[in-house]
Amino acid sequence: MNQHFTIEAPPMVAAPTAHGAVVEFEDVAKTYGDFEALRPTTLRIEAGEFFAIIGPSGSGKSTLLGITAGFVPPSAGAIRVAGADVVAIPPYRRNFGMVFQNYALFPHMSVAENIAFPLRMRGCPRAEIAARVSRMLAMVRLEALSERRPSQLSGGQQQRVALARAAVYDPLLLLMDEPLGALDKNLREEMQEEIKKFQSALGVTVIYVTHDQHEAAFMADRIAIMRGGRLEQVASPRGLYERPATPFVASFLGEASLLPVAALVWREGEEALVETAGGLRVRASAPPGHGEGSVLCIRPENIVLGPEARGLDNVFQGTVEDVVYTTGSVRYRVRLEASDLLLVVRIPSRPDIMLMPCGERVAVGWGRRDALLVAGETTP
Ligand SMILES: Nc1ncnc2c1ncn2[C@@H]1O[C@H](COP(=O)(O)OP(=O)(O)OP(=O)(O)O)[C@@H](O)[C@H]1O
Repeated sequence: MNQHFTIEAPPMVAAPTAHGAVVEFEDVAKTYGDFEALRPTTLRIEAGEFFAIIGPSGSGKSTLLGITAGFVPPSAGAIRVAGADVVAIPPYRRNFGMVFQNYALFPHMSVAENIAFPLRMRGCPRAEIAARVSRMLAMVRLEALSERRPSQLSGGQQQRVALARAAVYDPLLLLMDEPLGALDKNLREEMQEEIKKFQSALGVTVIYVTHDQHEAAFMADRIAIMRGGRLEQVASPRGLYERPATPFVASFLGEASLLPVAALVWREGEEALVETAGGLRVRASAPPGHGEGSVLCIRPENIVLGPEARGLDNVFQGTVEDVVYTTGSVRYRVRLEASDLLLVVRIPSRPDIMLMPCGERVAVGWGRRDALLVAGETTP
């Protein structure tokens, strides 16, 4: 069955100077025997867009990227980059920049020679090579290290060379597969900012595969969440977080309490009263078509504990079941007395707040706009 998706417009329209390509996938699929690694997929990525692909292991992220790069021949469908069908074009002639986790720099060449390599292969005149290489060295802040060999660089510096080499010939499209996967957390965060700045300075279209949902949310204009060879949802980071299309999306991006809905008591426009599996009556926000068979999704930071909960649309009594301090916030699990349902609650931590101990009885509340009905089952 073909899968078509309504794609919302990217929140930040690419700068008018963007020279990145529009990338269009039309019913692109990949099968290995009977196994569908990528189900028929239709998707449009805008010029200059930073587009991230996330999803569990084996969901088809690398397959989609490999098909775009030309390493994996699709079983069906068309891919157009800047309007031209690229399926029959071999990878080295597609002219896409590529950055992967293992930097694959040439060990016997200097930084400058590594960056110059794609230009030499294209027969670019010497003066132009020199000009482009020094521009790239400046962009990735490696001017002082241009004569070093890759083995004399840190992981982050090597990755910056890989980035410069991938972009030096002004490709229309940059493909990145876990480019920061080998770096430690602090360096990864620094590089995320650098790659983002680099991409917006060049205006190039980027397709970026990562395991890291925070990385995707930080960097991307839009994110595709893949699951079982399909695009489960494509939206802006905020759209995915605040309007997840399925319980899978809700739990994959961030944390959520997901309460199965047993009955729709009433609805009026986008407002509803529902009864959950444990018999809890909850005022909720209900997009059209959502009711019984849906799941109630509540984000942990939208739940209020203690006296401040009173007066909200939904107020219940619960018992603290566990408390964990994480950097900047306290995460509680609270069991609701009326229904036996468990909620995850996150409260910003301040030096003066008292942590509630396990076993403490507490009021729990949230507004109706903070309880969203999401279509589908809770099973991941
Ligand atoms: N050459 C192949 N032959 C058979 N099956 C394959 C082949 N290549 C990939 N697959 C299968 O296709 C599915 C998708 O693989 P893919 O590498 O795209 O997943 P992924 O989302 O990138 O996973 P990861 O996050 O682990 O890299 C997997 O189940 C994988 O086992």
